[in-house]
Amino acid sequence: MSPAFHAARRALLSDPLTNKGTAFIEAERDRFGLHGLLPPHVGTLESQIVRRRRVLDGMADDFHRYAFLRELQDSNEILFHALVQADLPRMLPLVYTPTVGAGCERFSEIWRKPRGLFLSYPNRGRIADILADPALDRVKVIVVSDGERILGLGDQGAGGMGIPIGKLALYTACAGLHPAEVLPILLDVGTDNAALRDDPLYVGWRNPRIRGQDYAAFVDTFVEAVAARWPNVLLQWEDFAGHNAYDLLARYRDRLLSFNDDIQGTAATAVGTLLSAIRRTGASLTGQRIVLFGAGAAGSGVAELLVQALRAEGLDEAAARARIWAVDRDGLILSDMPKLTAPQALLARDPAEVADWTRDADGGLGLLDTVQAVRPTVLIGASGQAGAFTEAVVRAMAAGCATPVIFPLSNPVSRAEAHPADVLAWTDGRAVVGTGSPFGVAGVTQVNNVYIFPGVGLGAIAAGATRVTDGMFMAAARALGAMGGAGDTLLPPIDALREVALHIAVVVAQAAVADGVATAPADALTAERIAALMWDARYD
Ligand SMILES: O=C([O-])CC(=O)C(=O)O
Ligand SMILES: [Mg+2]
Repeated sequence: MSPAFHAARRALLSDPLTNKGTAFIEAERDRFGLHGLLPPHVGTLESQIVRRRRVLDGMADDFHRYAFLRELQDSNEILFHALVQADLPRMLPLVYTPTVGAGCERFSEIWRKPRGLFLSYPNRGRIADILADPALDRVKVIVVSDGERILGLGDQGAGGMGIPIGKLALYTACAGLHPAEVLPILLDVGTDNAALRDDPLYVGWRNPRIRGQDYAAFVDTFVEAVAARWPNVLLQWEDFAGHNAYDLLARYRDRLLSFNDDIQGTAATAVGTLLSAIRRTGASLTGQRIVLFGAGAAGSGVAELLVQALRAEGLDEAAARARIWAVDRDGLILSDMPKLTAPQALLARDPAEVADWTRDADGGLGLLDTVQAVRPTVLIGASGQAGAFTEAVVRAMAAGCATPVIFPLSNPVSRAEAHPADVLAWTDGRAVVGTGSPFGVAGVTQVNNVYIFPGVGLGAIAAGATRVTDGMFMAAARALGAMGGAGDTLLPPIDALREVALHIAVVVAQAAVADGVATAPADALTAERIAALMWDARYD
């Protein structure tokens, strides 16, 4: 064997996209010279899954399972995806929410091998060079974060990379994107989390966050480099803090194929699930009184899609907005409050409306006051405030309506506005409950944007869409709501996520055609043709 041949056989085993471990068959071992490097047993993908499951079963906690699975992904990507795809209900909570939260908080502890790209502020002059890597020629979907609002966990700096990695694992598991077609990116502009900066193990750039003009210029450089390298790529913004989330979406959504998952994906999921709930109870959407707790990216996104859905039912804009009361840090959002963000200003209520409401001790109108005065039928939490749906709030709501719809959507489990079992207990089982994270409580629906983003991404790509329109998200929300769930749940089960993504991809692609942003021929947008694009984790 020549030195080059030796190097090539080792490269085959160390590249996670070509490594098959013990599943290299004899003929491959002969051809690639793998004898001696592998143990003599020839396994199969199935037997490898059994072996890995046994290790997972023996581990002490989910964080270690997460770390084990990340190492597997970096050593044998086909096996990783086959393992995930074969048992989504068990694997999703390990590679994604809620365990990915700990994966981000402890990212520096478990960083081992390169995956995706860290674009740090000091490297801002090298972005185009970094993207030029030929290994990235096939990229179709990028998920990017700057780590500032990781789930409800706040600023995780470079550790936020766990989120793009996790989201893209689901693009493969649910939407069938090949692992070489997805690229996680972390824009490392520093962190304002002082504990991280002081941690000697922290792997990110130890600097306070770059803000203002410098931040905007950095992101501009990034987006221009992406658009030049992959003109048709789908760029998904994830877990940016509220103000940046809105500004970046507004700035780039008309320049390339791009959406913000926390604003638009969460909105479509919440609205779709609400439509499913309403269909079940026979109520009308226009008859709902909706209190939204948390008016950041996710909360305002939900509000705006609700307004669209209400308008589609015949309400004018003012009447649609009148169905929604938004409560944030400073209480019910009123139009005379100082420093409202643009999305909050759209949700502000007239102070005259609350003149005779009962106020709490400090004179503000908190969530409980608002619930008592409004008597909502729907309560949605997107605040990151653990336990904000207190017993008093939930009981006040249940006193005012027969079937309260209560969605504590904040992630991970530690940031949920309420535990779903408590909500059921405080409402004598009358509530229809949906949570962002999985809790394993019977009858509770997991209302997570994993029901939407893989299908939206697949549909946009299949359609050759040039933009992601509001119509595509509304179509996704309606399709999700129409699917319904089994038993008491409002959405299809997690093990149906691949079918969900395909179904949503078809309606999203059709909406792209209807909105004039598709470039693919319409006959390429059937379920059969789109299903044929989906990759299955198997060895060649
Ligand atoms: O990641 C999740 O589970 C849902 C989401 O986008 C978020 O909470 O930011
Ligand atoms: Mg998110």
